[in-house]
Amino acid sequence: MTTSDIDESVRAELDRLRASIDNIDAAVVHMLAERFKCTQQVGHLKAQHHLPPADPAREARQIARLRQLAESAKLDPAFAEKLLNFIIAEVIRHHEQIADQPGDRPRR
Ligand SMILES: C=C(O[C@@H]1C=C(C(=O)O)C=C[C@H]1O)C(=O)O
Repeated sequence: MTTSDIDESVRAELDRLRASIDNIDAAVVHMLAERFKCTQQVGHLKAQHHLPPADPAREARQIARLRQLAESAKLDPAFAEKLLNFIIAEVIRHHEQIADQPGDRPRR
């Protein structure tokens, strides 16, 4: 049996749920795009002021906060931590690239 030959009511329920999943995925993409816009600006600020790309103390605070939020939202805190670490690793990669570019004029 495939999803194409299932009962009509099951098909309708599946379609309804998948439409919500598609909306949520779109929201996640838009939220991530906004987050990366902010982190790109942080990357330029850091490059201009000779600050290191990564800030482990800030990351530790974010992870502790996100784990608490995840628990109260009934989301696996370990998953929330993995997801944040995945995103932060990409941000740090961007910050390293920005720091390596000659574009940002150093400011005092
Ligand atoms: C965005 C920053 O740079 C890095 C990326 C972070 C993030 O994506 O949240 C957090 C800390 C830093 O390691 C920052 O320092 O705020």
